[in-house]
Amino acid sequence: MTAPPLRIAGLHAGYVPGHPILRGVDLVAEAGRITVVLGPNGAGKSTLLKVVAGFLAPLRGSVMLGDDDIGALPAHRHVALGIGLLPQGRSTFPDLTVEENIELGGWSMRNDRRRLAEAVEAVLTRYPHLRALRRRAAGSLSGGQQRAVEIARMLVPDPRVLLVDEPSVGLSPIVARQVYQELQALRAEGRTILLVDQDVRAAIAVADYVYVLGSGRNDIEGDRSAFEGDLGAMVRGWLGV
Ligand SMILES: Nc1ncnc2c1ncn2[C@@H]1O[C@H](COP(=O)(O)OP(=O)(O)OP(=O)(O)O)[C@@H](O)[C@H]1O
Repeated sequence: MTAPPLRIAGLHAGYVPGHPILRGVDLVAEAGRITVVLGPNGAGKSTLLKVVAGFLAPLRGSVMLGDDDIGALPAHRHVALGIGLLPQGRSTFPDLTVEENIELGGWSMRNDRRRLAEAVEAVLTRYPHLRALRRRAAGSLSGGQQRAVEIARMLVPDPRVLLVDEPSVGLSPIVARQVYQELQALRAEGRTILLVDQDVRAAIAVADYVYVLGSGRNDIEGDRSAFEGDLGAMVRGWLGV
């Protein structure tokens, strides 16, 4: 799998006219790499992912996936271009079964039932423990199992670019470790991973490159080795973690 680089330049975005949350973000995320975005609460990390996922249009600046300017495209076109989002917080539908939840990830293939069934089957083959749970209501599963369902749902259209928003919140340390291991496995397949995280230590441990946002702008950046030393301690100090 080769994904074209995601390049963000001079990005401004926000929710209320005259009050931009992102005020000039520059970032590059490449295939086969985990690019991490850190920053204090409210810095605009989730807002950045919403723009790349197509849920929020940029006010200024560009979002390029290879040669495609995706900034102005609606969310379903982002899915078609191979962009998947793992949103922050619990997002399973508790009354639907595991299989029905996973199928929702193939919404873009809903008119081709055979292709959708094959894509769901491929995901269940990847995660055999979910196959065993396929008829269970998602709401009856543990937090870690539900996170696995959410990851499986994201993978149904086989996205090349994964936008991952605080994947370990609310999980036990053991399950959180499994989630980061899965992100590393997805990286090894050549996917582009843009990871927003509050767990600074865990995110730096899997990062290839780290950006820190402050007040909607780039602050500092560097590769993992830079953040494993003094810089990492400094950032943890700023963020109070
Ligand atoms: N739908 C919305 N409408 C209006 N303001 C919003 C909306 N979503 C987020 N905001 C505001 O935008 C700012 C940035 O929020 P965002 O969620 O992007 O920050 P974050 O860096 O991801 O922080 P956190 O780690 O707390 O999730 C915050 O001040 C937040 O209140």
